[in-house]
Amino acid sequence: MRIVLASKSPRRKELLSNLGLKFEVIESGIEEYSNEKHPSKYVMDLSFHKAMAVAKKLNEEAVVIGADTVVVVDDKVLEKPKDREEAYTMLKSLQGRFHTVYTGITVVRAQDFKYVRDFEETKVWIKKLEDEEIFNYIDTGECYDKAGAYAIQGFGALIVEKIEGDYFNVVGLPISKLFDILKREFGIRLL
Ligand SMILES: Cc1cn([C@H]2C[C@H](O)[C@@H](COP(=O)(O)OP(=O)(O)OP(=O)(O)O)O2)c(=O)[nH]c1=O
Repeated sequence: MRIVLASKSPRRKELLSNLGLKFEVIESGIEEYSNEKHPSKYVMDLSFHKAMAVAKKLNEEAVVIGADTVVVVDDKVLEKPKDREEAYTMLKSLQGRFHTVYTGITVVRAQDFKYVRDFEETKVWIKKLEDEEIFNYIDTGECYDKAGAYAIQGFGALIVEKIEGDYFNVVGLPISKLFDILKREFGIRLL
């Protein structure tokens, strides 16, 4: 079965590649917008739109995977920071406490549009940071295309003290959940 990742995120691509999986990447190109308010529904909805937009372009046997990640602190949803100032505000609000990372995932079968959507949440504790450390972290440049303005897989490893839940979910793709969905709902076995 052809497997398609509906994502421009190099991290999602790398996570799937690490599994030795044969797949291709087709970007959805959709505008990321949802009416859903609760973070778990919001990320599932966006992952659904990404996967479905790509599935509609295909008319052969294929399963399409879409995902969306946000960071939530005090009921505030943080996406990618626009600029240095916004990155600072986000990191300042995240330091010295837990926040939650939500990733929504949708798998769609292109032939009949059967789909399954789900989400995973991981709690992340970022240590207390001096303002100078926050600015120096921003200067690494890695925060701009990341929800919540940090990358746990990069220099962000220096500021994350502990996590509860799936690490890969924080990087943008809950691999273990994907394994279960492909096996249970689509008869595709990664092991
Ligand atoms: C919190 C965190 C997020 N991220 C990334 C994962 C996602 O790529 C990004 C959130 O943006 P998304 O909108 O979920 O994804 P994307 O725009 O990069 O790709 P696409 O919509 O085409 O699939 O933040 C990390 O890489 N590391 C982290 O520690």
